[in-house]
Amino acid sequence: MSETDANTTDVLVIGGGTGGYSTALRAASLGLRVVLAERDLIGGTCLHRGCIPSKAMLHAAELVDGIAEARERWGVKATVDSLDWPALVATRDGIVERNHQGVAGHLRTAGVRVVKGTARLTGPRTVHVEGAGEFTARRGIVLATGSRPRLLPGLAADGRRVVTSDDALFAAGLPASVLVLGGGAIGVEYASFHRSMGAEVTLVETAGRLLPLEDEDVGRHLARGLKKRGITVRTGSTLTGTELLADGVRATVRTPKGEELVIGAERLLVAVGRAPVTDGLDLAAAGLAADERGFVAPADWSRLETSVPGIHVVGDLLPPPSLGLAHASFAEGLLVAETLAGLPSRAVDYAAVPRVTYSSPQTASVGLTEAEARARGLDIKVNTMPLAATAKGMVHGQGGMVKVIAAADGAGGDRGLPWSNDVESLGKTGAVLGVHLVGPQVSEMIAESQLIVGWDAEPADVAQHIHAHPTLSEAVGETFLTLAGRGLHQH
Ligand SMILES: Cc1cc2nc3c(=O)[nH]c(=O)nc-3n(C[C@H](O)[C@H](O)[C@H](O)COP(=O)(O)OP(=O)(O)OC[C@H]3O[C@@H](n4cnc5c(N)ncnc54)[C@H](O)[C@@H]3O)c2cc1C
Ligand SMILES: NC(=O)c1ccc[n+]([C@@H]2O[C@H](COP(=O)([O-])OP(=O)(O)OC[C@H]3O[C@@H](n4cnc5c(N)ncnc54)[C@H](O)[C@@H]3O)[C@@H](O)[C@H]2O)c1
Repeated sequence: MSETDANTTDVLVIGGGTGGYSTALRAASLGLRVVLAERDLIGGTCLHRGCIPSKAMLHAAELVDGIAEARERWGVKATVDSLDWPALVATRDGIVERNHQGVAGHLRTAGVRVVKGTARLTGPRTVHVEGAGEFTARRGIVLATGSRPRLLPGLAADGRRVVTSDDALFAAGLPASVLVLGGGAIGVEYASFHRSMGAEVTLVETAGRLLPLEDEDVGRHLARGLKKRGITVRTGSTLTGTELLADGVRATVRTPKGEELVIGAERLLVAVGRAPVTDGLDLAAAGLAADERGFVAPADWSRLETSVPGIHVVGDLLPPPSLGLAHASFAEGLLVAETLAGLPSRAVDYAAVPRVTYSSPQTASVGLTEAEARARGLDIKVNTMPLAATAKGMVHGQGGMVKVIAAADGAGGDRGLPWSNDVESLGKTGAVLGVHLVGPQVSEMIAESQLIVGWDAEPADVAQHIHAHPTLSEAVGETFLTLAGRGLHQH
């Protein structure tokens, strides 16, 4: 095969994170020839710096919390002797590496050619990969270059006193005190982790509540749970100054009442969002441009295709309504691969993608928030049930809630998506529009609700299926029973 033939492919994917590798795997399974260019490690943010290492650490944190609960509630005379951070890191990194090898193996088996190097566009069908030369993609190019931590102007991360979520993974040890800036998923998860590991934690969020994109009740219940664990939560507050000290930071924070608080901490963790990565990609060479926030927006969401035919985009590079979540990027990868293979494809229904925060307590949601449903002028009914109202909720003793939003009987439920995929068009009325959970294990409990919302089920459809007793998910079942007019314990 000549050099030119070797470098001609059907699909060229730039970036080997969850968005890029899922596109590559599916495209290869559909018989397409695929080249995947990755400059760092296959698996990207989620596997190496995001979902997996953070959830491994949060699992360790849950074990520590369990020891405290055993002692305080259940008469088990157990204490934590000490924390061996290098041992935790070794277990965490072992899990990451096993997954890394697993993904690399899947790509090999599927016949995807992985090319190591930084890729840049040179035209609408051509890409140059540093060290590997020029490639031509007959069917299409997929941009999957992801995102990186966003920093605040004038506040550089030094990896020791001011850190991002990346640095926090590779720090030499655990701090005794942390000031976490940003009450999104990263801020909340890292605040929760450090508190479990014994640190003094302050969580500062500019918006009026934690997880401001989630339902108001989620933010409220989450803040209550975190405060109960000794985390100082300051919403509606702004960082107004930072002084670097030899062994930490001294920050000034303005509260909603206008007070200026001085907060000292060994570490300031900046978790104010992530920025899309397009530098060096030379979008202009293919006739493309990033939007004002740096995202690459598709011209056609149902194919995730940009204004240049054949150039598609997946993952964190996409603007909202994409979600900046690994599992959303899997769905996008499947969609783009199938589109490139000429299969009929259906737009990702982002409203039906679950959103989970793995803190203690956890949060898990799917579908519209109550405010979003009302803003769309929908006629809705809402039912909320505390987890503590169930026996299993009492056993866990962590509070929490189930909140369900359904279109009122006879009302359609257009979820307001940029394509026609709404409840009305599917002929359903009274459908469930949103489910919001806070409490222990809700990351696992959300799975049934994503099917309920995704399949446009009505409360009565759900109510006929009885949940196991005693379980936490029983609270979900009971909430639907009540909405269907058949409440058992809830009146
Ligand atoms: C701390 C943290 C925790 C998270 N937890 C979760 C979670 O629990 N669940 C969840 O769903 N999501 C979670 N996320 C979000 C999730 O990690 C991202 O949504 C996901 O990784 C996005 O995948 P991607 O493929 O778009 O980009 P990335 O994973 O960022 O991959 C992009 C890849 O492209 C490569 N690249 C960039 N430019 C070039 C170039 N020019 N040439 C070649 N290669 C290039 C990069 O090296 C990188 O490997 C978390 C994120 C963080 C930071
Ligand atoms: N469990 C999960 O699924 C999970 C976990 C971690 C990260 N992620 C994803 O990673 C991405 C990044 O997460 P993130 O939490 O960094 O971003 P985010 O955008 O979700 O949250 C950032 C938060 O910081 C706040 N903020 C902004 N500027 C601030 C300032 N100067 N002071 C105080 N607060 C400020 C914002 O109001 C917002 O609430 C998101 O897409 C998120 O969904 C997901």
